[in-house]
Amino acid sequence: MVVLASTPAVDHIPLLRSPDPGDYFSGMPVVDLSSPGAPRAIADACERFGFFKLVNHGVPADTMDRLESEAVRFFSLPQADKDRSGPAYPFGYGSKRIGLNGDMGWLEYLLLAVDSASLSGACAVPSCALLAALNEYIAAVRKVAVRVMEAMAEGLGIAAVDALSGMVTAEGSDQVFRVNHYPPCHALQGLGCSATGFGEHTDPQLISVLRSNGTSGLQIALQNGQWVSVPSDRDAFFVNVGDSLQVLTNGRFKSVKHRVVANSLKSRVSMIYFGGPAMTQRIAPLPQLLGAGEQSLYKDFTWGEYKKAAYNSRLGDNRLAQFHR
Ligand SMILES: C=C1C[C@]23C[C@@]1(O)CC[C@H]2[C@@]12CC[C@H](O)[C@@](C)(C(=O)O1)[C@H]2[C@@H]3C(=O)O
Ligand SMILES: O=C(O)CCC(=O)C(=O)O
Ligand SMILES: [Fe+2]
Repeated sequence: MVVLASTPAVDHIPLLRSPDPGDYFSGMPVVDLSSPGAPRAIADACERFGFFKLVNHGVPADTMDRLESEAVRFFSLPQADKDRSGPAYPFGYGSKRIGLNGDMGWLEYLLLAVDSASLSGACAVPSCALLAALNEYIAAVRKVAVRVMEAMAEGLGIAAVDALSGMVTAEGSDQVFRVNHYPPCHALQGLGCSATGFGEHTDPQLISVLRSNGTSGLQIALQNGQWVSVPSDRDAFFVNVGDSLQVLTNGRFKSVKHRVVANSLKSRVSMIYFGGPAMTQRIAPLPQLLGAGEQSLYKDFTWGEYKKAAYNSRLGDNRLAQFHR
């Protein structure tokens, strides 16, 4: 309370205990996408954690670095220039407010829609260089998401390689891209607490593929509820299972709860591809995954119905609970 009263800059931003070095995720699964064992390793990680680090993914460092530096250039613009690319909803620049239901975080961001493999014309991106970097990166990261989903299907023993990936490559698939910038939160330096960058939540889609600069901050909740920090690696991707994939696998894959803690000294820049299906896609366990007599754990719904419910909820709500049978 005293901290909040004396630091107006972080007013309205929830505070978290600062991570200590012992909280690092020592058992993080690391999957080599180029290895023949990738499908099994991916399925295993998704069952245990709903999360893994992906290396040897084939996306050139240049493609990632170019978007990072264009993003840094954009976020360094005067506030009035950035605001001209807003508001964030439906798509554009936003700051501190996350969603439409009162969530706040110590960040600014660009929230963008993806059509097929590039940015939708509905997104007003202020510079040609940023637009080109976004499109090059999105095309590449989307291919990675498709390869990972193909490997997931194989790891689950599903014969049709595109049983999952086909949902994000289908006409009308609902793909979102966001670039987050968490400025250093100097006001809390040395106080033992940190500003919430992005509050705890699960992602509603099928899959999220994240890349960040070298600043840590991302934490995931293990199945026993313990929060662990994910060491940053600018050369790797971090993949998480979303709510819809949990349902398609009837709970075998876990939609991982995660959050971001702002650093008091360094900026974090992250870029995340969210692969969602078409609005009319039915989200229900794949029949190939239901054992004899096994029932769906969930009521039937479409992605459009789930997305509407998700966007009416607060970040930390258990969105899937209302769809449990
Ligand atoms: C508070 C919210 C922000 C969010 C929409 C929501 O109502 C609940 C889900 C949130 C989330 C998390 C993953 C992605 O970052 C995101 C774009 C999404 O699809 O669902 C965000 C939404 C958002 O920032 O608008
Ligand atoms: O910025 C990050 O590192 C993660 C953000 C996140 O979880 C999200 O945007 O859904
Ligand atoms: Fe997320």
